[in-house]
Amino acid sequence: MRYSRQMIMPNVRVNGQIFFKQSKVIIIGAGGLGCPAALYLVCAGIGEITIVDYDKVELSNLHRQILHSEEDLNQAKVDSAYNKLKSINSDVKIIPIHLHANSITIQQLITQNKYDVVVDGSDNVATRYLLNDVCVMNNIPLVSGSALQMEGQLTVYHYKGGPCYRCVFPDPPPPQAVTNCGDGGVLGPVCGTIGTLQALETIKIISGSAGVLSGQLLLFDGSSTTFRNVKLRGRNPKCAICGENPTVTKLIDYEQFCQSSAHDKVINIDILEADEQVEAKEFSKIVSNALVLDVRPEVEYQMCSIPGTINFPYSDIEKGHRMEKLNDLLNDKLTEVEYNVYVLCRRGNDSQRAVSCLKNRFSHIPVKFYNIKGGLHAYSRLVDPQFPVY
Ligand SMILES: Nc1ncnc2c1ncn2[C@@H]1O[C@H](COP(=O)(O)OP(=O)(O)OP(=O)(O)O)[C@@H](O)[C@H]1O
Ligand SMILES: [Zn+2]
Repeated sequence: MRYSRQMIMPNVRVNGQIFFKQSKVIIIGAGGLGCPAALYLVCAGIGEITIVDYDKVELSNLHRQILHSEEDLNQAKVDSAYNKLKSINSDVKIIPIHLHANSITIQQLITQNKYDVVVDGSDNVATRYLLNDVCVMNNIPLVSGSALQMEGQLTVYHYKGGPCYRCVFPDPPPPQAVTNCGDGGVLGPVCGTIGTLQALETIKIISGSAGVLSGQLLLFDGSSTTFRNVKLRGRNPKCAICGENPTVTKLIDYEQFCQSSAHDKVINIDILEADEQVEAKEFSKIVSNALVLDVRPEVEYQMCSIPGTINFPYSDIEKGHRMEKLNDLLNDKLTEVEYNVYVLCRRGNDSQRAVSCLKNRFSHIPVKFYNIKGGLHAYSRLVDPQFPVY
């Protein structure tokens, strides 16, 4: 009864459904892509689904990570996903694993279990290379997806002689060229579209259907609702992992290889002297009378800001744009004695960079720039819990 509407299809039939039940799929990431992918695979009656994620549910996840709800905040994503999925289909064996997939942990998982498909629902380049390499080494197809802002991409790597991720992208992109959802934003239905299509490709692979998206890249543009398929280069005989003479013969340190971390958490920088920094608590005592530059992008300033602060985005400061305006602003406020300017951002990284730029640029006037340590996140944590963080 449960599967009747898909079983009567010529693409599935009774045999196909039995294949589903006998299959094992592993999904890395229970986020924007992993949630819809897992949901449809569980509904379809895949026998065993392992979900791996190291993170906890945050409020800023809920607009797109559709397995998690308000009551799951701060819970491990895999536990939240498990509970929802189990309530939808208790016949599927769902294995939640609260773990960061790295060269050691993924190798153990993959060698101990015979997965038919790996679904990449992660959000960072290091994990993409890791999953690619482990899939090639263990001969498992990799269903790969990504989504950012209004756009998404989808393809299947290492499937029936098709190219792997390294065939197409032999070298990782420069770390500064990669934008994550936390900085670039993403629309929920765009993730939903790609995650759902990842489930579809997985089902097609398992049922042995023709038309698996191998050797092609699907480009989805949500702003015009258009899909485009581009042909990818075929398998590269010189590929470092799936080529004729592979140079990568065991899993490596992918964070080092990509020069970026295998998660999208922001790493705090520390580039200023101690006397150029002000703690959030101290700042709260002077904020009402101080000149405060909030260097976040305009849209973020519009979402929430401390009254009386002035928005002057770091992107302008970095490029030296609108400096006359800043000069006027500083001159207006300047008195005979040295004047203090407090620089604020979301987490305290861009504000440090801004202080660094500004003190060089305005070294000719009696002004001293201070960084607010930990930015608005620290302000919300230590001073005003009502101040929204995102
Ligand atoms: N190596 C990894 N091992 C396990 N889980 C991973 C790994 N890399 C990424 N993930 C998980 O993949 C998911 C990706 O989800 P998504 O792209 O929606 O972003 P997010 O990290 O939840 O949110 P945001 O970017 O808004 O902070 C996250 O839940 C993340 O924890
Ligand atoms: Zn390859």
